[in-house]
Amino acid sequence: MERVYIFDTTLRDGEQSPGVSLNVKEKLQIARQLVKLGVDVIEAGFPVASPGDFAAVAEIAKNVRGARICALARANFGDIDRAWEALREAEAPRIHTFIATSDIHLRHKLRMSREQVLEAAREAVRRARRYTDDVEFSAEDASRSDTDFLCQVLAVAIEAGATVLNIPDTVGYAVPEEFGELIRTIREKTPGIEKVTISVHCHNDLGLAVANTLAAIKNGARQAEVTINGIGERAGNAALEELVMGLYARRPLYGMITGIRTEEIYRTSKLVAALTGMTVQPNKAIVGKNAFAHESGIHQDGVLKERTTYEIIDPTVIGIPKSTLVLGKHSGRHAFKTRLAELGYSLSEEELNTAFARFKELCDRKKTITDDDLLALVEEEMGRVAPTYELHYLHISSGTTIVPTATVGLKVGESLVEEAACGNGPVDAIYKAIDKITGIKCTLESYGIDAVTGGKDAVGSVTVRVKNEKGKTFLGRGLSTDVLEASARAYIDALNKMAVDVNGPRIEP
Ligand SMILES: CC(=O)SCCNC(=O)CCNC(=O)[C@H](O)C(C)(C)COP(=O)(O)OP(=O)(O)OC[C@H]1O[C@@H](n2cnc3c(N)ncnc32)[C@H](O)[C@@H]1OP(=O)(O)O
Ligand SMILES: CC(C)C(=O)C(=O)O
Ligand SMILES: [Mg+2]
Repeated sequence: MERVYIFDTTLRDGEQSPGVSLNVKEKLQIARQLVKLGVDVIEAGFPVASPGDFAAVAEIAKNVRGARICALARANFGDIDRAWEALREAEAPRIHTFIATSDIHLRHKLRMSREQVLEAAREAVRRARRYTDDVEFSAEDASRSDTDFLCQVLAVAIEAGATVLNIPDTVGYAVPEEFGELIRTIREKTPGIEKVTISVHCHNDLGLAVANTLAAIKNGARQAEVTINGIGERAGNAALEELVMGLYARRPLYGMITGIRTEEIYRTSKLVAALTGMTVQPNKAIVGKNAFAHESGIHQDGVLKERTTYEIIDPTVIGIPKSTLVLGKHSGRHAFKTRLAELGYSLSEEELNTAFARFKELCDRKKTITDDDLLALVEEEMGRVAPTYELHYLHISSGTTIVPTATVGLKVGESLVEEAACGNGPVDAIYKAIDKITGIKCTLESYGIDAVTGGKDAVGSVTVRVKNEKGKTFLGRGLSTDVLEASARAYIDALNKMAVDVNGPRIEP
């Protein structure tokens, strides 16, 4: 199989993302991880841009082994000399020089004629070749350039000694068929092209960076310029992980391999997100939090029966331990039961049904159900005796200027019994109303509340100890996103245990 070389420009184009600035230590850390990932080329920076960028390239060139180290330079001697100064200690250095070839750029930005651009390209490549025999030339804005002129510039660069010719879609304007066609035309029309590697560098302004890169590869490109998580100027660059996994998942279609150790992808993505502060959107392909998460019951059931029903890539291949079944309001019993089993709980059919019903109720109130939520919920369910009293409703009126009042409705057997009471606080009022209903004489020994999970929508866990007249203590636990409801449930839980102790278990109808 043929090889596509992976040129990572996270540290150069990736760092051009608005708001991103990496220091030397951070760049070094990312470069080391890129080597572990197996990229072929690391574009470490643009040395003329700042002393910091120069230092980062120099440090990486000096210390990082296992990949080619590349530095960017405009098509002028100052930039190229500075790039070489930074690169000189690299084991395998590459100078990457570029100049725009589109009429828009020539007329408005460079204010140069085509002849001047041809000359600048020739001189820049020659200058770079004085330092190293690995010289990449980029025709900036190639996709909006006149194709004949583009091929002319590329031919000049080859003649001057460029070894890699990069075709950027600088402004993300191309679409796949057209970009693939451009690569084919360049191969047909550029003298000497067979001596060099064709590279592509696609931006994501239309969300087509990876699609364009794949189209280019289909048409003969053998180096792909990419960034981790697709970060980069404006809408970013082609994402390394998407391109590599596209080639991997559709290998028979492309017949290409890369040197990427895919199991390092997820770790690298995490590192880059942490150091750049550019968080990865949850639905981002390959590395997003949801990329291997299944929430809906039908999908979860399918994945549990056979992973490939809903997964085109095994997540372990990219370094994610396994796919996750996210329990939420769309989940079904299969996933619920499986997760509980993983947590060590084996529930009877009846317990499962009740726990599942409560789980669905919780899902309507809470966005994400965590394992802690599940544990708390099931523990409550399993520790439960057939209840004498069940909470039917709870109404509380409380505030800084009114007497806290609670109205509680409890199901006692088949009947609904309601009472209201005032208290020192809302919990006191609830407990007094419950006492009126049950008529049980008892004292509240202790009351504790914990957030079982983090966040504003956390489940509150209330634990109470209640002593009966004979001095026996009963523990009650209640859970809810509403702490007052959790308080009521905990108290009722303790009273139910107390009732069983006195009367024996209630026989369910
Ligand atoms: C598509 C890309 O991603 S290209 C890389 C973009 N990255 C960056 O620009 C980040 C780093 N850049 C910088 O730090 C600065 O822009 C520098 C240090 C490179 C240059 O700074 P300044 O000298 O202040 O110039 P400034 O950025 O304002 O303008 C760019 C100049 O370079 C010229 N230029 C732009 N591209 C090229 C090129 N490839 N070859 C030669 N000259 C070029 C422009 O025509 C302009 O020249 P002018 O001053 O004669 O009008
Ligand atoms: C410097 C070049 C390769 C570039 O980043 C672009 O054209 O997008
Ligand atoms: Mg770019």
